[in-house]
Amino acid sequence: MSQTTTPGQRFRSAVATAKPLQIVGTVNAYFALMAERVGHQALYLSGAGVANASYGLPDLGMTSLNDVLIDAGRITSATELPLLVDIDTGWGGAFNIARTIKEMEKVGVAAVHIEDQVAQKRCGHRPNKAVVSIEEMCDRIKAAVDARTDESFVIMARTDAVAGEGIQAGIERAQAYLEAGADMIFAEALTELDHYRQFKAQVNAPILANMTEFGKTELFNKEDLFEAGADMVLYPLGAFRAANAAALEVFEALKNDGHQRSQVAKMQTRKDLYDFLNYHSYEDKLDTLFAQNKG
Ligand SMILES: C[C@](O)(C(=O)O)[C@H](CC(=O)O)C(=O)O
Ligand SMILES: [Mg+2]
Repeated sequence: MSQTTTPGQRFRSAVATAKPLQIVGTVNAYFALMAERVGHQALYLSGAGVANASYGLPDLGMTSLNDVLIDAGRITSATELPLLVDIDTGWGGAFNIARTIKEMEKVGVAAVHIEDQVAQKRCGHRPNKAVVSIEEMCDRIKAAVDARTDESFVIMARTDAVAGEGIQAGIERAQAYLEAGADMIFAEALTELDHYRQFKAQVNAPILANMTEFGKTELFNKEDLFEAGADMVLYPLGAFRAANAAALEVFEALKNDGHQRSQVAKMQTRKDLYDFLNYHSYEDKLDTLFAQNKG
């Protein structure tokens, strides 16, 4: 991949060429390496993932800029793939949002999504979400757009309004968010494929569909989503949820059986781990350095 392009340019060109672009959630740098090796073209750092995996907290707006920045920087250091980061509500007023954007740009993030929930946010697929006014969300977007120094950095506006206000209200919000300067739209927690069609017909920007498991949205396949108008399909926590279930089985087996032998067959082998990490090229380098020292 060309190093002369910016992360934002790589994200925008992936959105334009993949039909649709699958964006896979990677809760850590090693997950990112695996996703890259499989051939994915864009990665996601989930706000819920940071809260749950890195801090053992629920996704209720308890983490903040630096918590997410640390994980984002770890992923961008490990891979060239463009990274979309969940910045929740931006963590404050206009100055806080500006800082968020500048810091995200600095660690090599390609895109962020900022949402219209109140600061005491909830997961987008939980009941009783509350959203701020259109005007307040537009101010958030303007602050974000104004703060970016790289024009290609992507500001995606997420609307959580459909659940409480209905599909048409969500579409009108999306239109206003684009007017305020957003580049792309995250239509959260839609319940029917046809809703994506309605967004696409009335919203002139790339649309993201969130295929999070155990949520309000059916797990549509990417072809149907693309046909319905989704340009991006997000899988925020699938790998995390699967890894969690596997880890739990290991902990239980150790407790119940006193050994892990029943679990080994499904573990990633040391060989595969090293392969994803390029371990041997590092070891070879070390051997060369030592040989030089001796010689
Ligand atoms: C996409 C999301 O914002 C996230 O933080 O990953 C969550 C996902 C989830 O809780 O399943 C959301 O949809 O609110
Ligand atoms: Mg989130």
